[in-house]
Amino acid sequence: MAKKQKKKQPITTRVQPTDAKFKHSRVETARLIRRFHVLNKELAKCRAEPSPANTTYELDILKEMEAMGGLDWYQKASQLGQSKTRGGDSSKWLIQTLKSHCKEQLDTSARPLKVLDIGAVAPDNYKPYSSWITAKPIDLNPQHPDIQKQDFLKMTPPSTDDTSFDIVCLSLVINFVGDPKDRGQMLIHTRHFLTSPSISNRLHYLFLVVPLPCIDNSRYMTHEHLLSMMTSIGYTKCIHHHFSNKLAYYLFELTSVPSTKSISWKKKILPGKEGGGRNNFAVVIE
Ligand SMILES: C[S@@+](CC[C@H](N)C(=O)[O-])C[C@H]1O[C@@H](n2cnc3c(N)ncnc32)[C@H](O)[C@@H]1O
Repeated sequence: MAKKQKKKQPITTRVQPTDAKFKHSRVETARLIRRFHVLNKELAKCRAEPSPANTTYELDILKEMEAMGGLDWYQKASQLGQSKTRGGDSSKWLIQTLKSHCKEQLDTSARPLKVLDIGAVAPDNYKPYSSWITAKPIDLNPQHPDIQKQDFLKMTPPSTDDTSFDIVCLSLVINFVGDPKDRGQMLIHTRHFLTSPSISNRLHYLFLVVPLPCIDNSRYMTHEHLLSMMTSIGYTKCIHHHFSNKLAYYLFELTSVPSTKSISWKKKILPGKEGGGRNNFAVVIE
């Protein structure tokens, strides 16, 4: 059941009508993006536990999202966040890491590398590297005709090695997904889009980016916890990771594809993370 405290004041009363239009101010955009994330999580909670109260709450949430401009607004705001003047998109870190940490593997792998860019708000993140990378951008709500409309959670995995990918990118996507179980499913599902780890002339990488507070200020997640969870589903090797001021970047390698039937990662407060002032970012596998 969603928190009662949030129901005391209807969410819609906290929105100013002027917020409906897209704003280019960095502070305002960041504030609205954070608010959109909160609403998205609340929406997932309501949908996970249907009840008359949650149905009413869900309508309030949807109204507020609509007043902000909906997913379409959110996408445009994310695109703005990716613009070069604001630091660019996370693909740059991936490219640098491939060049610095995977030179040997790159030398022996089939070209071009196939990249599945999940939750792509721009179609051309990998265009500068088109001589050695081909990317397939997908998104729930594409902002460009070259981005395929697709819910990754419902996406059918490739049936042949030729159509499988070398790298799956989840950059700032799992934190957007409201339900911790869906986040876990998303990570597990990525494995089916890579070739078998035994194929030596292909890469088997997952590029994961989340906001830094998801790792360093959550009750339910730490760097070590993430590594253990990833290891349990077959991503046993963290090739490289990096924490910038705002983001946590990870490049994982899939080394086996264990069955997840008996794997269980519940939402439970981690030792030393009991205090207040932390966020509730969690990934659940069960
Ligand atoms: C913050 S944007 C990420 C933008 C970009 N990847 C980046 O690194 O800046 C999150 C995107 O994930 C997309 N998304 C969330 N769940 C998804 C799903 N199940 N399948 C495909 N895209 C999804 C949303 O539509 C949204 O455009």
